Amino acid sequence: MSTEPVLEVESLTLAAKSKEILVNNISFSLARGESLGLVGESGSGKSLTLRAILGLLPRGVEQTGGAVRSKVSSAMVFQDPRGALDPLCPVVKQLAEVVYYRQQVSRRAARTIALELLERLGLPDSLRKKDRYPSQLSGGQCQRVVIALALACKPGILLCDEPTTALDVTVQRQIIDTITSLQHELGFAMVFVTHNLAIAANLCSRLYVMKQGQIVEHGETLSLLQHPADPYTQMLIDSVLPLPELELEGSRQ
Ligand SMILES: Nc1ncnc2c1ncn2[C@@H]1O[C@H](COP(=O)(O)OP(=O)(O)OP(=O)(O)O)[C@@H](O)[C@H]1O
Repeated sequence: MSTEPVLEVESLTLAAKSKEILVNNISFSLARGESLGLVGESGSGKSLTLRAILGLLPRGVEQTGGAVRSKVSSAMVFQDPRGALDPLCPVVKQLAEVVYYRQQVSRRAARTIALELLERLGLPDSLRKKDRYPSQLSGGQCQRVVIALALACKPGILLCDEPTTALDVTVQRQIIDTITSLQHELGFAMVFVTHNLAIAANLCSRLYVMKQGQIVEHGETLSLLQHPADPYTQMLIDSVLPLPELELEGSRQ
């Protein structure tokens, strides 16, 4: 893997219009093809950091310091897949529109590429028909469409904002596996925001732990989880519920 950074976030500071600091002086860089995890409690500034990278801060928030430098384009997979889709537009048409505008191909080619993308993401034939709307898809299927929308932009960096939080655990696993194999195939780098340390450990080679808008600790994933230096990281690890029966089984051996 090349170590040349595709993204550099340097001393990024974001504030509300009320001047309250929401993200405070954070820095990290991302290498080509690398996966970096942002973890931390609710409200710690993870989503705002992703939005700053995308260049799409919400109303009422502004960048008051630092810089985001990137050599490649970014696309985002949002937490709520249904909310990210237009309920009144057929799924294939939504995707073909993005392909048409972002890849600058003909309408016919855009539709063909859209259908190929949906097939690659494992959407069944029956749901790739032109009269299928988001309401006819399950949550996991909607999230596959949202990932297809992001990939249609041919991003160098995929920004994932808790993309599996709204899904049940078996579907979570399938989506994570899909993202992993697409990353191997297409080579994009990834910033992955999650509350779920198990998902972060599976996907990300480095973790940044955020608390109240600041990075309290960062490091290589396994060593950070095995030897956390900051009590807040330890608290996050301790708050993961163990499976009691499996623990018991383990202690009997
Ligand atoms: N548009 C906004 N205007 C003012 N404050 C905001 C706005 N959006 C977010 N915030 C505040 O910024 C802080 C960080 O929010 P952010 O959404 O980045 O947290 P998060 O770590 O992603 O949380 P979660 O895991 O719950 O999604 C929070 O205190 C939030 O209330």
